[in-house]
Amino acid sequence: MILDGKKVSEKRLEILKERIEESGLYPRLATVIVGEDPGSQLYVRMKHRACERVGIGSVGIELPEDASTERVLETVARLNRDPDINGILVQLPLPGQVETARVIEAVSPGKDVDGFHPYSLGRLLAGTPVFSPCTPKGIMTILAEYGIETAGKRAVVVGRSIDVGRPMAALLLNADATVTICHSRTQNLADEMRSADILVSAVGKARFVGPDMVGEGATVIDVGINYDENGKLCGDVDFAAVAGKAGAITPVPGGVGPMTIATLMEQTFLAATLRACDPAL
Ligand SMILES: Nc1nc(=O)c2c([nH]1)NC[C@@H]1CN(c3ccc(C(=O)N[C@@H](CCC(=O)O)C(=O)O)cc3)C=[N+]21
Repeated sequence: MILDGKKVSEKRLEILKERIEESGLYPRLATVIVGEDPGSQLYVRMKHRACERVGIGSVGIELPEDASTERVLETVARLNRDPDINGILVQLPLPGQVETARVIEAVSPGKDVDGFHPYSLGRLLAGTPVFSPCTPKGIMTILAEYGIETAGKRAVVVGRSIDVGRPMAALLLNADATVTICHSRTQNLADEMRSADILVSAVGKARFVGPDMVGEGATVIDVGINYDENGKLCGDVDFAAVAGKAGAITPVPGGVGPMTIATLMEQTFLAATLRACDPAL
């Protein structure tokens, strides 16, 4: 079975659009992009387009490639104070001279729709999340939409990043899976991966996951965004070789990516809803 993230995201965006209309709220998202990386610009454009589709206002702020940490911090501080802005997304990665951790920590936790602030991550680990990182949250949504059980299942997450691997493990743990995190220093990686009922690959290497790493009937979630030797977008998973063995699998494109954006929209609406209750946010 192919887990169609594009289809699920479209459905979720339609439902969200109605909920926003009914709420009478006009949520607003600010995006901050530093420099002119074409990939980052594409993703930010996709986010603005999704906003427009569901009735969320969006403001795009573009800073030059050589912007200092202080300049980015000032921009975030201004957006924190702006009562018309509910969500702030600082597009990652930032150029090398910008201290990413300081920027992430500067975002007001009430506007942290990306879920990258240590406050958000701490709440997630404590089992009381408000905003969670959008990619792993979107993956939980796609599992739920297809009725894939997590409770008591063996989940193996490959990758330990702040934006995907670690929060993915926390979300799966909160959903009662038995969770293993693998990374570049893991021994017997293929054995670990083959033992998974749910395998999440966030490695960043094209066709890294072959059939020797996938158990019969496993659910395979491909978070990779790679380009092959022909410049074609592809995931971490060798889809053609693995699809027959997997019980369910996400494609790239059309799998996890669209779910990331749909989740960002849902969390921006959540931020607006929470602020409607507590204007201090
Ligand atoms: N602060 C921050 N928040 C993010 O959420 C964030 C970020 N920084 N930096 C970069 C990553 C990457 N990301 C993607 C979103 C959608 C697709 C997506 O929809 N991809 C399409 C394909 C698009 C294409 O054609 O390239 C798909 O998979 O079907 C991919 C990647 C969000 N990110």
